[in-house]
Amino acid sequence: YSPAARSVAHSTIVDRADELLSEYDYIIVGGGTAGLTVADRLTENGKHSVLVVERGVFQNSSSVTTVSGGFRGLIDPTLTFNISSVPQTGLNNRSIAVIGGLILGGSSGVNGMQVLRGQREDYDRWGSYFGKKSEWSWDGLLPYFQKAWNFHPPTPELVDQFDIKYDASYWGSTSNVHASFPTFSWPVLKMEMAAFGDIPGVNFPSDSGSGETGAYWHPASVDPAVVLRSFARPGHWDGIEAARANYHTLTGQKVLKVAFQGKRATGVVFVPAGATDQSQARTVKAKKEIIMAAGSIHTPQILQASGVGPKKLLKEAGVPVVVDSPGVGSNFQDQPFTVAPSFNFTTFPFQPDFYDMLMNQTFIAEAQAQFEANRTGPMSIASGNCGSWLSLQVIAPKSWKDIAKRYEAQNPAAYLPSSTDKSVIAGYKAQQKALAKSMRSKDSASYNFFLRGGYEEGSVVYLHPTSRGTVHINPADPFFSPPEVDYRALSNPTDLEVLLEFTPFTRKYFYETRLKALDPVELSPGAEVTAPEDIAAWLRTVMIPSSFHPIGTAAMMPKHLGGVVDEKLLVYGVKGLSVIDASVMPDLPGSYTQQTVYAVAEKAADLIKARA
Ligand SMILES: Cc1cc2nc3c(=O)[nH]c(=O)nc-3n(C[C@H](O)[C@H](O)[C@H](O)COP(=O)(O)OP(=O)(O)OC[C@H]3O[C@@H](n4cnc5c(N)ncnc54)[C@H](O)[C@@H]3O)c2cc1C
Repeated sequence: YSPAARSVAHSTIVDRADELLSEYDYIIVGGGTAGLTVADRLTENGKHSVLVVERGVFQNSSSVTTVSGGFRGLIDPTLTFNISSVPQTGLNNRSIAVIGGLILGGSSGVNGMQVLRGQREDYDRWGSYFGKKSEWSWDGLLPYFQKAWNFHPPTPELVDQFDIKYDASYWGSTSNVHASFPTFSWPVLKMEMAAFGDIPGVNFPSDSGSGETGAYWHPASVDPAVVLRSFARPGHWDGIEAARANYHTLTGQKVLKVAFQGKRATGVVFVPAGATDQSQARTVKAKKEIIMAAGSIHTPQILQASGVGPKKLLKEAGVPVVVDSPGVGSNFQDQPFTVAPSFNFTTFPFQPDFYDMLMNQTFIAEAQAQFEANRTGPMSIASGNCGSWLSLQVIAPKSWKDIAKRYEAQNPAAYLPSSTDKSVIAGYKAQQKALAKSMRSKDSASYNFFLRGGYEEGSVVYLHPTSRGTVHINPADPFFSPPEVDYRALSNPTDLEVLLEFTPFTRKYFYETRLKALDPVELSPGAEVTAPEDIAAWLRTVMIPSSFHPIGTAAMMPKHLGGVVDEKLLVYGVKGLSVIDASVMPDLPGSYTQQTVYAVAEKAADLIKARA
């Protein structure tokens, strides 16, 4: 066995911009998760020429490929962009690191590799904004989840040891993007998972992909043949781009804007990634469509810098307005993290555990030797494979009704920025109605506890925040200054109401289930912190408003609801321009985002081909 035996041929990367064709059928802005998926699908029949322009470069270092622990990319600053958010008034004025992948393969090359999809209701909700006939629904997306992911079941030993349930019918077997399980897991996880079942209302669905709430095991984006990260580049580009004469990739080049003739997008203007002015700017043309896939932080920046965005902002920045599109860069959402207490088990009869992999040098050496010998063992674990995705009803049995009622009764404009356009407010009103319904549903997850398998635990994610942020060009320098990212964390008071339920619920999980036998002791904020105002004060100090799952900044919603793209993912008000990345999600799925990004991209490719 040799991982190097797998070809990562990249000979047709166009190294110099002057080797480009003067025109392509399609130009894809951003060679990330969605961009490379769509580029693969658009070039496979040989009929269309495609250029991908990616700001990062081809990167195949072990920081990208290593599975063990997940998140290796975060320790290598050359693989990511790292922008400081606007100071967050709801979080004691802290600025937050906004991080995403900046390599060929995008965030799929640096993420935590957890593979999860949302609940059925999430995808039905997206369609509901367009009415009953929308193709955007759980049923409409399921075939694309199946197309996007090649599922490999856990080993029988793992299934037996941990009571893992799975149902391969929710998955496919043809994609080059793989979802698989480690060959080993931490013994305490069996008890921690069973403990969720001690809480009234928690189910164990038949599969992580069944679109239900509950506690379950899920795969990671790991190619089991080599036990390396499986991501958009090996899945949709390695050996594919090089073999197709109609497929070009330009790396290390940053797209500044989309070029227009009237209202028609005709090309893109780009510069070398490190440029600080436009002296080296070049334009390449597209006959059919410019496809935006620069991610939820940069897609709105590029659209605004091109003249597609809120008129007032564009004028302030001196950008000529092509179309006044108030929704571009509004509706920004991510999933807050560090939102519940953490605990230490003081009786811990399990060995080994997650912390051995971090701190026990003998254990690490053995794990390394085992992995080198046959690619098995603890080093086949990415950042985690199980946890719970629970509804507000389960978390807050006494108050969920009142929380939903108060949220639904809000004036939709009350907690949005004062400059928000009326169409965006109307869109938020529609979301408010739909999200209040989700708050009342047993089948929609609000709370996620992801387990690591150690003597300390406490990783909780808030899946459906109600606050909405913004991503705007810097009016002083739209092209070369990073976008201004404002999470507006906790700006909607419902978020704090929901989060105040997370602490008592998490305490219940540790103290009122079988986990009590492990003598848990609360580490942070500490068992003595019980008054809501004290918990709120603690949240404002520790909460991170992001789990690296930004979405919503070019939302697929009707135009009168502040939408940026229609159901075909075409940008309103112009011709020949679409968006296919995470920014089109109108609101968050009750899960992490990568699985959905790939499925949406597969659907996008079909939509684009259908209008070719
Ligand atoms: C650290 C981290 C951990 C995560 N962990 C998980 C996880 O465990 N599970 C999960 O489901 N999800 C996870 N996610 C989220 C998931 O990876 C993303 O939602 C998904 O990959 C986003 O895909 P995308 O296509 O929208 O954007 P990306 O994949 O980020 O692609 C955007 C691409 O555009 C390029 N680009 C940007 N600006 C320009 C420009 N001006 N010109 C040209 N190119 C440009 C970027 O370099 C990038 O390659 C994580 C994300 C991160 C960053």
